[in-house]
Amino acid sequence: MKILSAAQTRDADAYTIAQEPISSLDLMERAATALVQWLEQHFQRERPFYIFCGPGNNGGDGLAAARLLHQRAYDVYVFLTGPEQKRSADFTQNLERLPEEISQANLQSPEDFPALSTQAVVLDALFGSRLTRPLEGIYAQLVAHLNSGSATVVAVDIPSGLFADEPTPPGSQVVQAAYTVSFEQPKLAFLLPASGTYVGEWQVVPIGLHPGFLQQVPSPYALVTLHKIKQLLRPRLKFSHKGTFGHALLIGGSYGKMGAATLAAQAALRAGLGLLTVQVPQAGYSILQTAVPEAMALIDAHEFHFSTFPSDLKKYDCLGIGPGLGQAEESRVAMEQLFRNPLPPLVLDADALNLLAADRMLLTNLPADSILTPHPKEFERLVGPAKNDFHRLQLLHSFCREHQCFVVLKGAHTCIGTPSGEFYFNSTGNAGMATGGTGDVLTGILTGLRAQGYSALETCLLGVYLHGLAGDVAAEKEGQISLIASDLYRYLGAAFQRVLQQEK
Ligand SMILES: NC(=O)C1=CN([C@@H]2O[C@H](COP(=O)(O)OP(=O)(O)OC[C@H]3O[C@@H](n4cnc5c(N)ncnc54)[C@H](O)[C@@H]3O)[C@@H](O)[C@H]2O)[C@@H](O)CC1
Ligand SMILES: [K+]
Repeated sequence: MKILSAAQTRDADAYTIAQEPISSLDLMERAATALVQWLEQHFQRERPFYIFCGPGNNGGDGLAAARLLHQRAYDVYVFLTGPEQKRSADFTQNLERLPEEISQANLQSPEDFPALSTQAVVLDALFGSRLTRPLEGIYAQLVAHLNSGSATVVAVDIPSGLFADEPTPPGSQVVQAAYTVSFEQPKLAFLLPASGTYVGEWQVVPIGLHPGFLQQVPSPYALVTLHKIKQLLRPRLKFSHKGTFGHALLIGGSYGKMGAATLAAQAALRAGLGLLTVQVPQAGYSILQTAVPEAMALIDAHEFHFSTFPSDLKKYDCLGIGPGLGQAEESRVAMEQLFRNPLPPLVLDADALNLLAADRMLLTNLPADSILTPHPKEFERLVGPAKNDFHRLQLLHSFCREHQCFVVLKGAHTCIGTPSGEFYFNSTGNAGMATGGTGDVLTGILTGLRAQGYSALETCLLGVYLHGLAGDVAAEKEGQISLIASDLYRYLGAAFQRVLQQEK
């Protein structure tokens, strides 16, 4: 699913109005109807709705929703803000359509703000995606008031005060929503850590924007959905054998961190890999053979960490390196030598990335189409600090282009950066996955998929999505709090099943 800028969203509205055709007012009605359907599914009629409307079309949505909720027997109170001369045409029409029985108040100063009980549902319809500057005056005071109460806040389209596709200046007043109901597409701000915290749980509701427009509009940003993953995943054919599904080599583990290598190994196998060889230091031999009997073992010359690599690297279909590797000087030298050899497709994680960051020569020799999987701190070691989340995306783009690599930047919505400048945000996963070892599992999944012949991009899209989906299935069964990394490979099979069983 493409993610549009605020300007493109405006164009999509205008195109739909002209081409469908539909009046702007009817399109607003469609948006408000979709919003109210969602509200009805989530809130009982005992909960009173306090609807705060700004003067633009976001406020117009709020007014239309007020009327529709009233028709559905909810208690509704409407609060208007902003000067009358700023009111949009559709706002004015919806104000005229508002039934007289609905109580309305004009908010001129903070003394007019209503008290909000815990029972109340606040509908934030102050400003939508076309905010041009931070909120000030009465708007900022009202947002502070809404944020200080204990009512449940639902933002219409986007939390008011948040910029959809550029950094919101620090210190701005922004509505802190529990839920955001967004029209047709999520906004880029929802997917980034700093702005995403205002959005709460978000839900996209379709409002029938013209598919022709959505298909042709160019956007570097996309949300990876189940539909896309279903198209990418290849079925397992009847006459296949283990050689069909590739042979991967994993290099990882050091004294005290052997578990990282075994987690990655289990995950690579569960990703459907044909054959797996794992190289561990001597101290890891029996650990590996006991924990992962399906894997073949290669033993490093060193007792405790990575120092050598096999000479026949070309026979592997993918090399995954990094989980639990350690950062010994000998390991850095071994990485340097490794990079001087012809290599199979690479997946680099954890300490392999830290070694790259410490030795820029290594980075210069990074083979094209490598997959790197840093968390934000590891990424910062590679590229330096980012001023904000949007700047981090620019850094991601430059890094991927310069090194012709794919970067899986891990987070709540993991972002995959590509050499050609696209950004793919993941839509699966949950907070239970913020626990040790889940990154090692991801490295294993990516290594296992890449060795099966998926392209670097396909590997990243599939691997990140399935890793998150396994986490979601695990959370359904075990709860988020008790989720541990090994649950992710235990539920990976169920995640594959969910994708395969999804209707095309
Ligand atoms: N036909 C349409 O265009 C549709 C619009 N929809 C709704 O309309 C919203 C966008 O509506 P608008 O374009 O009217 O935008 P907003 O409702 O976000 O209001 C923006 C207006 O406020 C002004 N403004 C921007 N920042 C301000 C600030 N900090 N302080 C004071 N004024 C400020 C701008 O000059 C602009 O006129 C969407 O988010 C969505 O909720 C939906 O009803 C779907 C259909
Ligand atoms: K809003």
